[in-house]
Amino acid sequence: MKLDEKMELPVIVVASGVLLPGASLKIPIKSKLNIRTIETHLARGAQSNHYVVIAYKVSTDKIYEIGTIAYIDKLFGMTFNSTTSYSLDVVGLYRANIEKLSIPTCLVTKIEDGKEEASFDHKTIESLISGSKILAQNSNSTNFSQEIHDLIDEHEYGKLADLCVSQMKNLGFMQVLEFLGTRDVEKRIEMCEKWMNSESNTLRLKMPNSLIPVGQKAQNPAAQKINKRKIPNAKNQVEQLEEKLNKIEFSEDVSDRVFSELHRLKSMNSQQSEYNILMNWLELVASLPWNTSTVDDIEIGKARNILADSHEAMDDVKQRVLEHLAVCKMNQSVKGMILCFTGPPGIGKTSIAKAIAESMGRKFQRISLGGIRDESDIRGHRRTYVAAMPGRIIEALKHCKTNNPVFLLDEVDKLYSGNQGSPSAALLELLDPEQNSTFHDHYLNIPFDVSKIMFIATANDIDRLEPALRDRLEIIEMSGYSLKEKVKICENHLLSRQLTKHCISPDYVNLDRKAITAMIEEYTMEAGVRQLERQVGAICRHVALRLAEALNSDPGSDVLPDMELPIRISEEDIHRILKIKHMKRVKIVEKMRPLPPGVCFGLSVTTNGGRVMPIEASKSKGTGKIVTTGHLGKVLNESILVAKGWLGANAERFGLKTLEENDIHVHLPAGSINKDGPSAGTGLACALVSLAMGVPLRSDAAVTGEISLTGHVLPIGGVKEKVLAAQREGLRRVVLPRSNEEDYLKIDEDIRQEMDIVLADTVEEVIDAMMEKSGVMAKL
Ligand SMILES: Nc1ncnc2c1ncn2[C@@H]1O[C@H](COP(=O)(O)OP(=O)(O)OP(=O)(O)O)[C@@H](O)[C@H]1O
Repeated sequence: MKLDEKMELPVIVVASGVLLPGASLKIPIKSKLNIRTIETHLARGAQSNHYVVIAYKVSTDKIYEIGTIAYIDKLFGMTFNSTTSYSLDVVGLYRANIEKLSIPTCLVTKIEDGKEEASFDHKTIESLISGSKILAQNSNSTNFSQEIHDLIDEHEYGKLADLCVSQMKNLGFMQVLEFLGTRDVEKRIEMCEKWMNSESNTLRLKMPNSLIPVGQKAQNPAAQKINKRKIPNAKNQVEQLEEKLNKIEFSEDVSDRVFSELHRLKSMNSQQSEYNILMNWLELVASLPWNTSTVDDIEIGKARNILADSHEAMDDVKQRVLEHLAVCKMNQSVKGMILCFTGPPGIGKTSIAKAIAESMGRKFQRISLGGIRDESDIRGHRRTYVAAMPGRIIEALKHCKTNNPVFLLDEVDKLYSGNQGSPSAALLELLDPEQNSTFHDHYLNIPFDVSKIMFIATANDIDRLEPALRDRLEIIEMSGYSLKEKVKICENHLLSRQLTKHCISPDYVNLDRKAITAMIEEYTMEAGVRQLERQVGAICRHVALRLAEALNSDPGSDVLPDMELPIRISEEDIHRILKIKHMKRVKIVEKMRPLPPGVCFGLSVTTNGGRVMPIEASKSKGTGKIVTTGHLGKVLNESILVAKGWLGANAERFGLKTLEENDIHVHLPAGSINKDGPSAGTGLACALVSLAMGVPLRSDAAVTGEISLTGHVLPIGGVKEKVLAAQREGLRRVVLPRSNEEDYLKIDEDIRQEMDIVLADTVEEVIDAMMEKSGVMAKL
């Protein structure tokens, strides 16, 4: 249909909201009259019409004489309970003089704007242009700002004024109606320019209405500044976002998803609740490192130096790491190679992973998984949830800004399955080289390639890992440090680190070796060095206090008065300083010496490293009953029966009394701690034989190994940890199963030389080794 000068068109009457030419308006159709117009003239089935007149109701019985001829963009109809409601999207075209109103139609004459530009005041136009540019900047629709710029370029100032006024949210209905009704273009431009320049308008152009504090409108420029800072300019935000997204090279399907969502965002009103959700999602997408990676710089010599400089001892671990790096270098990929460091706390699992990242030239990111029981912690929540968030993997990627960092999955053994799914199942997908090029986070909901990430896991107790997860990992066991190694670590690493932390020059302190040894032996009880580092920290604080006190006595001086430097910390000082703050370690071995018959030192391993575990057995007249105490598990209880069974079967051979006429009580101290496992078998057999013979065992020896009923000694785990624990406690001899010879050979040479390690095949050999008197022992 063509528009003539004079015509009859369907009419929609509104009482709020004015449609200016060039602007668009959404009109909910509520009144009966309007519904009738829609149903008779506009709705499907009715005579199809593309144009409509918007007439404005100024009082109960008066319609404004100027209306707007509009193009119908969309007509929505929704039927509910057999009544249909409508909503109309219209775009303003012309002002119209309403000649005759006969609802549902009216007779109108189109009002054309006269020739523009020539006669306009230059200053007014300039001001209109600058005002409209601000408006364009503040708008969140790129179409709108494009239109503004087009109208400026085409010198269509009348239309420009119409478009600008349509965006001024603070103007009243009558004000805009007056503007619509002003036929003179120049006058309209002046009106628009005046409104734009009024202070309150400028403010409103720059920020949403709700943010202007009541009674403070535009009076306080500082407040304006703060408000401006608080609320990012919505238009800029969307534009910046688009700019960022345009720079990213997405795969084709991801690109389709992302840009269709961006398109949706642009068409949304910023007040809509979904707007922020979509905005946050797009911002996350834009901030992820889709195409950013660091270049690997693996040089084996350099890597060896970095590992040597940052870590004392652990030569076999360093060797494994170097081998791994060599494979990465040859392959030019880390796909499918997932290291897992296991061992007691504080032995450098985290720090060696950091050193690996450094030697590869990759970024390092630690993801702590301890205590996670919700799958969505790893894979995020679906966007439909309130306060939905991405999972830790995507968050960490966002943080480190490259797509090939080294990720440390810390404490993978402390993942739990709960009602909210299994986090280790989510990890399986992440670590599967076949699947992880399209890792799916529920929040992100588009695939992200995580195959370039180098994953390193850590665990204290490998037995607690889910078998499927364990299968994906290349396990590198790390065991505790010997005394010598700890002294070296302290001298070369911990001390300097703590001094730097406490801002003390290394020239001011001299911590002698005996002092370090005392600190390790008497104030720590660990396989790693974390407690030791804490004690060194306590010494540094003591030194800092002394230095600060000395400086206080003469604040002007830059030389410390009355103080001999460096401050020497001797073994006595260690006891003086640490005794006050820290409980001295109870040496259980010393306490129990000399051993009475029926007591034996066993060895066990916990997640904190190895431990000497005394086994006590006593007898009383009875019928051969066995009582056990000390929180013993089923396997340990069975070991007692096996040991007693073996003794009963072999007593005659040894010329011993059996314990059949006695009741036996077996107790393992530290009664509140659960104990289990078969490795105490040899210890229990020794304790029972010693009890039956009434002969004490060596009090400088400990034993570990499983026994069979026929007297064979079977292999056990944690050999190095157990030997180190015995060494820490000052024991000299350790009796091990011969089948553990390979593990024994892996123990450092100097420990093997320091300790007297006996390998035994049978229970008799074990008992011989545990009872044989050494020269030193004869005195005990
Ligand atoms: N061989 C070593 N040489 C130098 N420093 C070490 C060595 N081993 C551990 N450390 C230091 O001991 C501290 C604790 O190490 P780290 O945090 O890596 O332990 P961890 O094995 O990861 O412990 P957890 O299992 O509790 O996480 C760190 O400051 C680390 O640098």
